[in-house]
Formats: sequence, C-alpha cells, structure tokens
Amino acid sequence: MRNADAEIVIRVRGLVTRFGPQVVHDGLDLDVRRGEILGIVGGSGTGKSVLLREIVGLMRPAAGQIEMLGTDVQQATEAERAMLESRIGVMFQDGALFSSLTVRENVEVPMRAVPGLDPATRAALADLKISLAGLPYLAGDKYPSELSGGMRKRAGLARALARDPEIVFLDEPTAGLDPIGASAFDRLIHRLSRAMGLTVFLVTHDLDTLHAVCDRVAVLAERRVLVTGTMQEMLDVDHPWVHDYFHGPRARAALATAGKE
Ligand SMILES: Nc1ncnc2c1ncn2[C@@H]1O[C@H](COP(=O)(O)OP(=O)(O)OP(=O)(O)O)[C@@H](O)[C@H]1O
Repeated sequence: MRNADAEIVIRVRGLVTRFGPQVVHDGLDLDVRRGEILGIVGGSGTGKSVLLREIVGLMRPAAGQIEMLGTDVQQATEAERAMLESRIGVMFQDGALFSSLTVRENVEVPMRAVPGLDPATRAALADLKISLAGLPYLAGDKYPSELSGGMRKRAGLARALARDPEIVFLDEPTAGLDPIGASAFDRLIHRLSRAMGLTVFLVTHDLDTLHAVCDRVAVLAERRVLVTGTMQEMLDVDHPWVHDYFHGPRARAALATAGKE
C-alpha cells in the first residue's frame, strides 16, 4: 500500500522545537504512511535527528502534536509508552551498542522487557535477527569493538529489529560506510521493508540511498517540512536548496547509477 489512501502511522502537526533562542522547527507537519520507506533530508542542523528523537519520545517538543500508531506520543501513559516501544525499533547513527555486551546480548536488550521469554529462546531469537541483518552467525559472540563499522551498523539494525517492529527509525545508516558497504546496506533495508511490511523513517544525506530505497522523500528547510514527494517529484521543486540538492553533480551521479541498476 503506497498511495495517498494508505494508513498514516505517524502524524506530526504544528511541531515547534526550540533550544534557548534557537528555533529548529516552527509549525512542522509530516505524515508517514504504513509500509513506506520515507527519506528525511535537509541541510545540516535543520533538525532531522531532533525530529526523529521527538517522534520516538526521547525529546519533548515545545509545542505541537505527534501521533504514532494511533497514540499521542506526548500524552501517552506509561503503559501506552511501553506498548509503543514494543512496536518500533531505532538505529542511531553510531549504532549506540553497549561496548561491554556481545552483539547477541545487545540484541537481547530490548527483548528483556518481553515477559515470559526464557533466556534460551531470547538468544535464539537474537541469532535470528543477527542473521536477518546480514551478519555471519559467529558475529553474535563478538564485542562491538571487534566489528568493522559496517558490521556495527548491521548489529544496530539487528537490535532495532529485536521486537519485530512495525516502524524502524534509521539515523544516517550508511554514513561512514564505503560505497559497496553502503549499497549492500541499502539493499538490506529495502528487502527487509518489503518482506516484513516495515515502515522505515530514514534520515540520510546519501543520494544513492534515496534513489535506491525511498518511496518518498521529505525535505526539511525553513524550519518545517518544505515538501514531500517521490524522487522524481523532487526534480521539479522550485526552491533553491531543493533544486541544488537534487540537481547537483552528486545528484546527477546518483541518478545515473540508479538508472543503470
Ligand atoms: N540537546 C540539544 N541541545 C541544544 N541544541 C541542540 C540539541 N540537539 C540538537 N540541537 C541543535 O538543533 C539543531 C538541529 O540538530 P539535528 O542534530 O537535529 O540536525 P540534523 O538536521 O540532524 O543535522 P546533521 O545533518 O548535521 O546531522 C542543531 O543546530 C543542533 O545544534
């Protein structure tokens, strides 16, 4: 379901974010549809990561409403919050893995909140997520410091998938990866989203990723979501930043690469 009638799983209205005198968002609106991969782009400091953190409930905006999976994130009771947390997964930019835990133990962390899951089942489920994220079986026993950057990203993804989420939030998943590693990660996200019906909220600067996996793109500029649409629709947007971003030399190279695949 990837059309305008699709169910809205995240609805943001009139969002205002301030840090002291700095206004990051001012009246930001955004809809995310079930099953889509939505790319969030914008210049540095436009508040992409902050928006992600506000939606998942890690930060409180100054004003506005955020509804996720039918629940008002800011008004949620503790029980509603716990229910929401069980239905989403988050992968932070640096992976945010616990260095003193093995990969398997890291993936098990979100599962600890599931009542009645015995340790052996938890470990087996963690191994399944590790393999879904494209890591070799033995990676489960390794510590984050023993992994390459790309493997750490996959471990972060495995942990985000730990509780079979309906929505995953990925903050710059391909940042710091070499181009081959990045495109392998793009394919993985696309495959997982389609196979599991996952909704993906994807913060990225990576034009190749946008072309390869995103159904729609939302551009943050002027303290709000300036425009949303397909990559094709972005090409016709008459705004200086949007034009430069989607028509610049890197954009042309990414478009040419996407056309060859
Ligand atoms: N906890 C905080 N306290 C004060 N200011 C903050 C805080 N978090 C973010 N900011 C500011 O909010 C603005 C938006 O930050 P954010 O990290 O969301 O940007 P971004 O669009 O993700 O940027 P980039 O593309 O560079 O990662 C920045 O100016 C940042 O300095």
